Amino acid sequence: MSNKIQNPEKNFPVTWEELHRNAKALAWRLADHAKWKGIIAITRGGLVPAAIIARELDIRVVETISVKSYDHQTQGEIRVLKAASAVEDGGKDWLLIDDLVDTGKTAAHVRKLLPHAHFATIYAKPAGRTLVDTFITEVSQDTWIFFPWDLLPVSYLQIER
Ligand SMILES: O=P(O)(O)OC[C@H]1O[C@H](OP(=O)(O)OP(=O)(O)O)[C@H](O)[C@@H]1O
Ligand SMILES: O=c1[nH]c(=O)c2nc[nH]c2[nH]1
Ligand SMILES: [Mg+2]
Repeated sequence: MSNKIQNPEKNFPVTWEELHRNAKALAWRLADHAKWKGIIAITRGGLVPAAIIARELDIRVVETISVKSYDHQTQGEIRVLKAASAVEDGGKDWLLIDDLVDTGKTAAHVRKLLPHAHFATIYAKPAGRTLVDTFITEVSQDTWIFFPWDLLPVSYLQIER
């Protein structure tokens, strides 16, 4: 991914440590539920958060739904490349995990497919916030979040905070 910042005015680079702490905090917020049937990770961004949450909540059943919407920082048409075919009852008692909700376009699409799943993200921007049931950190709409899996370690130093 290019490090050139385009439209968003603010850069929000996230380190692995921050991501790990926030994913654990999200897991603890979700721990009250009696019994989740499993986790559905929205790939690819939801994969690492889902792995951390699965460990923390001792959930061993992990499904995926593959959704693509962005090419670098430009949003295009939503495409579901793989459905969560093993999930029944519209996702009832399943945890749906993504890294973030931005415009809410991805979340709205996935919610139509899995209306009863509990949708949780680590980060939320205002335009999509109402589409998620649980999130940890809100950032403003004009912020671009840089995740550690998209950065070389040295890139943390190059992106102005
Ligand atoms: O709220 P929205 O404006 O729809 O944006 C949020 C979605 O965009 C990113 O995924 P992306 O399509 O970039 O694919 P990726 O998960 O493979 O990086 C992110 O992981 C969310 O799934
Ligand atoms: O890495 C990312 N950071 C973001 O802020 C964002 N918004 C949508 N998709 C995104 N991907
Ligand atoms: Mg994604």
